[in-house]
Amino acid sequence: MKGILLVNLGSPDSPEPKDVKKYLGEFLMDERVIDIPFLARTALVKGIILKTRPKQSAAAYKKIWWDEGSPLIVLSERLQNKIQKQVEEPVALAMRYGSMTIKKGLQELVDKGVKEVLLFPLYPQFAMATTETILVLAEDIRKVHFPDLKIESVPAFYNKPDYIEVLSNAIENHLKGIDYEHLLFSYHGVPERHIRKSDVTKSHCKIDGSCCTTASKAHEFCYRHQCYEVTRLVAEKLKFKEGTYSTSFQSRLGFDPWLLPYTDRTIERLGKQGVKNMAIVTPAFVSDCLETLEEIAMEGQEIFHEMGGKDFTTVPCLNDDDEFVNLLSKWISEWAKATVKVS
Ligand SMILES: C=CC1=C(C)c2cc3[nH]c(cc4nc(cc5[nH]c(cc1n2)c(C)c5CCC(=O)O)C(CCC(=O)O)=C4C)c(C)c3C=C
Ligand SMILES: [Fe+2]
Ligand SMILES: [Fe+2]
Repeated sequence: MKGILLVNLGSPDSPEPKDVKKYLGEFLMDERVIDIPFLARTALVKGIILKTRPKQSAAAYKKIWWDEGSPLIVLSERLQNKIQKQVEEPVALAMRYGSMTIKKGLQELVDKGVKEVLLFPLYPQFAMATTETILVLAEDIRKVHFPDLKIESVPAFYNKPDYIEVLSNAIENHLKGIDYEHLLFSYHGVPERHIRKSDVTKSHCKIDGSCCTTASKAHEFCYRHQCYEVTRLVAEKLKFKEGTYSTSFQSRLGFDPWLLPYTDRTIERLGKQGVKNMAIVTPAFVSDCLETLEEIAMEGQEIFHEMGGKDFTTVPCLNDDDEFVNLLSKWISEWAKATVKVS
């Protein structure tokens, strides 16, 4: 029997500093998130970041926490439940960090008699800190705990025409009747070093003005290219005029150079330039979460208002949007019907 494991990032068990600290400790000690040698990472994470960040992050989580729990988890569960209604195979949900582990998710499927799993990272773009870390951990767990299980994974779907159509429709529907001068596509940032590390050609990604628009094998794993491509394809589909939209990167942490331009600076600049009404969409996130509900919808809006801006509209993530559910269910059903091809 076949089964599906959807995997998202994860959240702390509660917005209390002790749970946030535990969650951040696991997240930031991942060598694909803070990619420096173990001893240096331990000193940075345990000796510096975990001394102050949990309190700060807990305060932010408290502002967005729902009665049912973390928005990211609740929205991922709604997505799972809606997909389960459309596909015959069992659909489980796991998180890369936190209590809903990948091991538990695989165990749940195995207990139902599943022998072949479709591992579905809920990220439209590939990144070492998201997709890759899920694939590597799932394989490690498989080898140790489920050696007979077959696992195949869904690659980044950033440029699939049907995904671009669903995303474009969601943006268009949400912004219908709203007067905005500029639409900002804000993606989660990563350190520039991550882009170079994921470059399979070892020479293409220069993070300059041209590498991401020059065809290359590197793009299969280039987060920056994939983000710019989503913006380009949506803009093409919705016939946006040049200059009315742009791309930026949010949520930087630490002192390394991260992908530019930064979202907060871009919002600031738009406000200073006299833009009064702006909208923002966050296509690196499938589910609304701390980074969209607090950093963008609250902090971003505050920056815009401070710079003289007026209306700040945030487009929700795809979450459990019906068209998105139909699309993921279609992909899953196609995989389930296909003859066995396992990685
Ligand atoms: C070195 C640090 C980080 C990298 C690299 C990184 C990449 C990355 N993250 C997401 C998605 C999410 N990140 C979220 C929260 C979050 N991210 C970092 C750090 C890095 N992320 C931190 C420290 C936090 C915690 C919150 C905070 O203290 O600011 C979330 C939200 C989780 C939630 O519970 O709501 C998401 C989602 C992507 C897509 C990505 C690389 C492409
Ligand atoms: Fe993050
Ligand atoms: Fe590039």
